[in-house]
Amino acid sequence: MQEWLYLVIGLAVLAVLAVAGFVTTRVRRPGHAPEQPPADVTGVTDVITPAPSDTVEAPATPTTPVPPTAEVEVEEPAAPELERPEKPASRLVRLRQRLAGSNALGRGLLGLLSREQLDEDTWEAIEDLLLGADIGVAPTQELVERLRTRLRVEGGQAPDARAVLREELIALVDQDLDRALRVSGEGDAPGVVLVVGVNGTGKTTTVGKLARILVADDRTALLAAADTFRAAATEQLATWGERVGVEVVRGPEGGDPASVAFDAVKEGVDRGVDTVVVDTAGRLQNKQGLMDELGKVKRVIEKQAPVTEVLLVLDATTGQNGLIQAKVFSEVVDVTGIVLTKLDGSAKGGIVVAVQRQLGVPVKLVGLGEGPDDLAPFDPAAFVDALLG
Ligand SMILES: Nc1nc2c(ncn2[C@@H]2O[C@H](COP(=O)(O)OP(=O)(O)OP(=O)(O)O)[C@@H](O)[C@H]2O)c(=O)[nH]1
Repeated sequence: MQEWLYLVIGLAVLAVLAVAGFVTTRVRRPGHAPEQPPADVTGVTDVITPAPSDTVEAPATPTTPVPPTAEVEVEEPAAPELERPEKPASRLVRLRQRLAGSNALGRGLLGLLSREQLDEDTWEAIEDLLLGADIGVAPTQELVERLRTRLRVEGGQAPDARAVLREELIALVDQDLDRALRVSGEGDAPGVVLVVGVNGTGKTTTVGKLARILVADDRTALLAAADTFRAAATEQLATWGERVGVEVVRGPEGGDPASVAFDAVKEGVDRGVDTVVVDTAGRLQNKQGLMDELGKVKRVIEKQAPVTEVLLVLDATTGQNGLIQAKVFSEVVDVTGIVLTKLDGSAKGGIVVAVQRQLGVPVKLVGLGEGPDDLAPFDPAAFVDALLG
């Protein structure tokens, strides 16, 4: 009996072990990935997924010599491409439409002069139009007188009012004035252009644009940031210069403008550049202060080379007011030419006539926008044609 009991227990244990083995096998089979080999199995893990550091490390003994690639990969940053400014000759024609504001003057005059009866009311209206365009009292009276005479005398033969007006306006703006910019010096000396004027009129911008005109004319130039009063002016000038490859000589902020001007002109002489353009501070102090500062700048420059051109920058939109301020400058320095800026924003093109009359100096350049090449040599005929549309 006891033997039977041992036999039954033994069979039961065997049966339990067999069932356990079967169940274990069934549970592992479906979808289970095969177990990874243990980590310590050498040569497997490294080959399949090399450690990131392995890719960076250079092989101890390269089979082929690696050429030095540094020069190819670390290239010098390319020098910024220099701009090619527009030649000055074509500018005024391109900018014609910018005079649209002043154009109203031309159209208004033509409208009045084309009336069948040129009575007193009409002449008065013509006078008002001219005065409103800032031509000034004396030039207005002169022009009306000339028009009256010519249109009356030639009246019987149906004169071409437009042609007469064109001729008389050109005569008023004065075609005989010498408007050439003196940008060349005598002998080996550079031309020196001193740019003066009330602050905010566009001096720094004009110096930058002038640099472009010089470059467009294949001249070498150097700029002097002698507006040490306004720190941003130096940066502004440097940006203008960089665009066309013209260097700027600068001094410490608040430093002596005369010393910057001196250094720049000396540098210009040493390097043999064609033209040095000097930007100056525009604050309008009393006449004595202005005279002292600008006088010193000019005197100091002339220890190196004569100043060949003094350009007075005038904002056309300030009209007669601006003229009064500008007059102070012309009394302090010997102004040789006027730059009339912001003529694009003004309906008062007549200011050209007033400025020349009152200051006795020709308008040599006109600013007709904020674009880099929106500064044009002034030409009376092209200007009048733009006014008459
Ligand atoms: N529309 C127009 N804007 C102009 C012209 N010329 C200059 N400007 C603008 O006038 C502003 C003043 O110009 P700046 O060159 O800084 O004047 P600035 O006389 O040097 O001023 P300060 O350094 O303070 O003496 C700028 O915003 C110029 O872009 C122009 O012909 N037309």
